[in-house]
Amino acid sequence: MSEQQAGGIEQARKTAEALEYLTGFGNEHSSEAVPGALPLGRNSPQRAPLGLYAEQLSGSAFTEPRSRNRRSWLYRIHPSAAHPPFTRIDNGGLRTAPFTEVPADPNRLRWNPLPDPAPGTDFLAGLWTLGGNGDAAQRTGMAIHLYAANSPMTDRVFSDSDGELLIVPERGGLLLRTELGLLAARPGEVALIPRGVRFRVELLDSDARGYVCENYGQPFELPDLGPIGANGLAAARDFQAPVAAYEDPGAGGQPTEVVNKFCGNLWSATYAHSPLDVVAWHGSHVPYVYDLRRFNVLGTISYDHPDPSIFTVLTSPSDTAGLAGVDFVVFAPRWLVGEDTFRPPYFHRNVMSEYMGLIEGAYDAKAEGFVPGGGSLHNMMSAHGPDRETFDRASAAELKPQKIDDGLAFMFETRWPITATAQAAAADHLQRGYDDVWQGLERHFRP
Ligand SMILES: O=C(O)Cc1cc(O)ccc1O
Ligand SMILES: [Fe+2]
Repeated sequence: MSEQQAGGIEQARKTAEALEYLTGFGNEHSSEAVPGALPLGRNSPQRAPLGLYAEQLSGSAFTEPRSRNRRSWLYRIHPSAAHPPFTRIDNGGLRTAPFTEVPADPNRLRWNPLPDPAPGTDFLAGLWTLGGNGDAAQRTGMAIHLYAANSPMTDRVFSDSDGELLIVPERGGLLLRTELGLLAARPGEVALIPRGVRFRVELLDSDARGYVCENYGQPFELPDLGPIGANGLAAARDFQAPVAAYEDPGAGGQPTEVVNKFCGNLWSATYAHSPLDVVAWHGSHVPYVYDLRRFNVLGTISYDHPDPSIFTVLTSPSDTAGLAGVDFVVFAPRWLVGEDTFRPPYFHRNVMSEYMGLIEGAYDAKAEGFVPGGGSLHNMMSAHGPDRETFDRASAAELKPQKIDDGLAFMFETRWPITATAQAAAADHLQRGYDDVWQGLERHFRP
């Protein structure tokens, strides 16, 4: 690592440690980096305070129900509209739905972590699409990306018109400089960048690796709690939004490349100034971070293994009640106390499709082979569950209370089958022979 890079990491860490946040999920937040920058009593005064430009950023149609309506008002030094034409650039490892490069595969698939990136790879260049479903232009479905980076984004920002980005760091922390302010996300935390919000990623460690769910559909929301009651799972107050922070290198500006993902392709335009120049904002279309260790894990205190929907952190509803476009589910440390119960995940065939990743440690359905940074895909109706070793062990285990605290796994579960990209289907890091983990499950039938 060069001295310059080490200095950058040091600086980013200091910035991350000093960050302040606003708290709450789905709130109508407001923040100003300079006192008086936020207009009071109206959104669009004839002249916005301090000579700023007012701009509305919509995350929902103007007319969507109030409970789903999202928009933020940004008060910025330059209007976003002041830019030259966007032109196509190479998509790198990014792919977008509809995924048609290879046929959807009913087989169970599992990948090792991405290979290390070439020196100088930033977050955007390090994105690599595994697969997904739906159609970005129809705003349905989702994509699964992995990233591996070893350099900060400099002089460029990214925004995704196709969907919101749920970033799940597995290795190395990220400093996310967004239009609405700064967020830090380290392994064990997740960050969400709403559709269209511009951001730059800096690194808090020498390299960074993780997962991204690109959600083309309805923005993620907290799941209803039903009979669970008023509390439990992820608490709204544990979601943290940034406070306003702006870049202003002064007159002359700092030319910044804006890379926009639009209907599957990357487009670039160089702005004469930093687009992270929002001095004040208010609204509900906001980025946030959430610490998965705050998740209030519920489970059985009698018998049987509850369905993993009880571990839902965020859900993106579809047009059918109860049928998520995508759920984000976390398998966090918890006690297992079920009596006369096979405690690990059961054998099952699910109409939903499951992509799982591992942030740290191990997962209780797999003895080995499912490693941090890797991932498994159990598509619609594919038969899966505990591997042989786990089955044998859990069937014989003494059922005393047991704390599972050696891992943090997650799942993107979606109502539509997941089709891999050609690069994922042919990747060297695709594990050939994954089926073998279910070989040797012996016949125990004794009529
Ligand atoms: O397949 C998996 O490991 C995910 C999963 C976990 C669980 O506890 C029950 C069902 C399920 O699909
Ligand atoms: Fe499953």
